[in-house]
Amino acid sequence: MRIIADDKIPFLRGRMESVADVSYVSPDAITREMVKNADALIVRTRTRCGAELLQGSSVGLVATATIGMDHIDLGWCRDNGIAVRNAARCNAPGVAQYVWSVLLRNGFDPRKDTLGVVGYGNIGSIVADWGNRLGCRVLVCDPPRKRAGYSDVRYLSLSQVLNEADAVTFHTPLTRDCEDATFHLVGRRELDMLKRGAIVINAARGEVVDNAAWKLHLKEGKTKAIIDTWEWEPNIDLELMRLATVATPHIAGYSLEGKQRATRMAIEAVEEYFGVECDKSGLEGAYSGGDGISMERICASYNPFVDTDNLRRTPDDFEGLRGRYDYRREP
Ligand SMILES: O=C(O)[C@H](O)[C@H](O)COP(=O)(O)O
Repeated sequence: MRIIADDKIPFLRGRMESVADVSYVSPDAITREMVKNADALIVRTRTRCGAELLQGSSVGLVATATIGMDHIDLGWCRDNGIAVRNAARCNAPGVAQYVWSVLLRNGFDPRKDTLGVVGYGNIGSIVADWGNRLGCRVLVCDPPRKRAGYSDVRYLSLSQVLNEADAVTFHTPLTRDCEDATFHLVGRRELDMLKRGAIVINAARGEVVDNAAWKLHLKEGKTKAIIDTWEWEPNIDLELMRLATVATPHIAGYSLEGKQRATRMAIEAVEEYFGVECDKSGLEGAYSGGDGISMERICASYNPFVDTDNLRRTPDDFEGLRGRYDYRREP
């Protein structure tokens, strides 16, 4: 078996070599020629997987060591018999740590203020759960779940959440051309619905918030922006970066445990698809928890201003900052 793996996926080397010939390759060097005779690809968000890369190849499995799958043309893969697996939930606690850490360090008081969570999937539900544990009033918006009849929480409309919340955090996947498409879900009209002084967090995908509209809105000084995911990464809008209160290089989910879970899930996808067994020893298992979460523990575990300073100092090194990131521990 031949596997091509992104060389920036940590904790992966040496674990599949007993069953496969594995090549670790920089994402920009993963080409059509290279994958032609491969059986599986293990990628991150930096490899676009669709016809351009995979047409005519022998790849049967694409495993992405990420939650997001917008870099994968799911329809094309399905139509061409290529199985796709992601690492659902892997870094959800890391993102919750990021969100709550930036909120608490920016004057948000969970005992008095209201948090809006848009997208109640793997990540949004954990962010909301930590909010409940901290005594916060949490408003949730997730139109697909509402339509599907879920009654686990009260689902509100986006405008209700934008109007009422003191902070709004987005945890939707990036989707286009479909019902509930999230591309530019938030533009000028939606930003104008926010309360004065509200905090807006985008740690989902850059394109969920229209960055040009966000920049114009921020210039009026009425709200605060916390931006981890950007349109046009890695070539981010430098003016928007300066206007943001917290600006980080798409590292919200970069916890040590989250990266280990992602690697474990990618290996499990290979094991299941090819009926083999690999070495998963020492890799973090599924997240089960929130017990003992407190404001003190969250604040002590992560300071987003360090990452903000680093990005402001070297914005052109967006990918380098991610590649060399010192993974933090979850609280
Ligand atoms: O989709 C995800 O899992 C996250 O956006 C993740 O943090 C991206 O990770 P990367 O592609 O840099 O490994």
